[in-house]
Amino acid sequence: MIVLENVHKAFGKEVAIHDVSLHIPEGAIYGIMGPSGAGKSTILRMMNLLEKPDSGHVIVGGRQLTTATTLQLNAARKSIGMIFQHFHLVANKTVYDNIAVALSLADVPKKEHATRVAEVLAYVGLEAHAKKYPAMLSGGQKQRVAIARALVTKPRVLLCDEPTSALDSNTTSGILQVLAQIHRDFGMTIVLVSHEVAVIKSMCTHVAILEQGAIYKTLDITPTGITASDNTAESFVRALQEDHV
Ligand SMILES: Nc1ncnc2c1ncn2[C@@H]1O[C@H](COP(=O)(O)OP(=O)(O)OP(=O)(O)O)[C@@H](O)[C@H]1O
Repeated sequence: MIVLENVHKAFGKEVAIHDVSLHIPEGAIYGIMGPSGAGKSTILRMMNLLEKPDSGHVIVGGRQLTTATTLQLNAARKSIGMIFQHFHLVANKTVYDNIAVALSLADVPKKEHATRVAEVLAYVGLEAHAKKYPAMLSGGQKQRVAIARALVTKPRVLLCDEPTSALDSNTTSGILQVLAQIHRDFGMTIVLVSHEVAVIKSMCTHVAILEQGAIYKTLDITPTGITASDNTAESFVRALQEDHV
């Protein structure tokens, strides 16, 4: 479903991603974890080419993104939603307009917007908040709006960059429940970047652990909750394995 082939990325002299290959099966909830600066966000952002690799290939749903024209890339991106740690909502637009922008970008006719926005807002439990501005919402509500915006174009893939890192633990579990529900209802492939072992273990079917821009290890996992004892790649492996031997 999502294939990275020998992707490489440097920022100036610093190599952020070193020859990474990864295969994410259709319908997986695939975790990406590892220490700060390991390259998690960069890898995720390559999956919709927000970050273009210097070399290697990115293939999503059979579409080769790295050699795509701008038109082809825009078409491919309609099937790839993304949410972020800090939500990335537009402050001076209402909740309705924040979501409708995604429909405009995907060339969905305006006459369909009201119904489509109402549907996704109801799905995330915010139907009463369409006319509010982001500043009037809690962190969890903002992330629900961002999820609604990502869902409104009916993507096949949802990329999640630390979606709960700015939230308290109660709100985190609400957002994780929404993501799990999306996975159940739509069979979407979800890629979830997190540095929290508990989040990865409660959500993911597979995990790749990164260290210094390379894949340290990939594991298939069955989620239950434990925590890592320190912030090294090996500690994540231990934490994940301890509970599953
Ligand atoms: N736009 C950029 N310009 C320069 N360097 C960058 C840029 N984006 C990322 N990097 C560097 O690439 C490396 C990987 O960064 P990345 O954000 O992918 O790591 P991460 O694992 O997501 O880290 P964190 O958990 O702290 O968010 C880091 O050394 C970072 O400083």
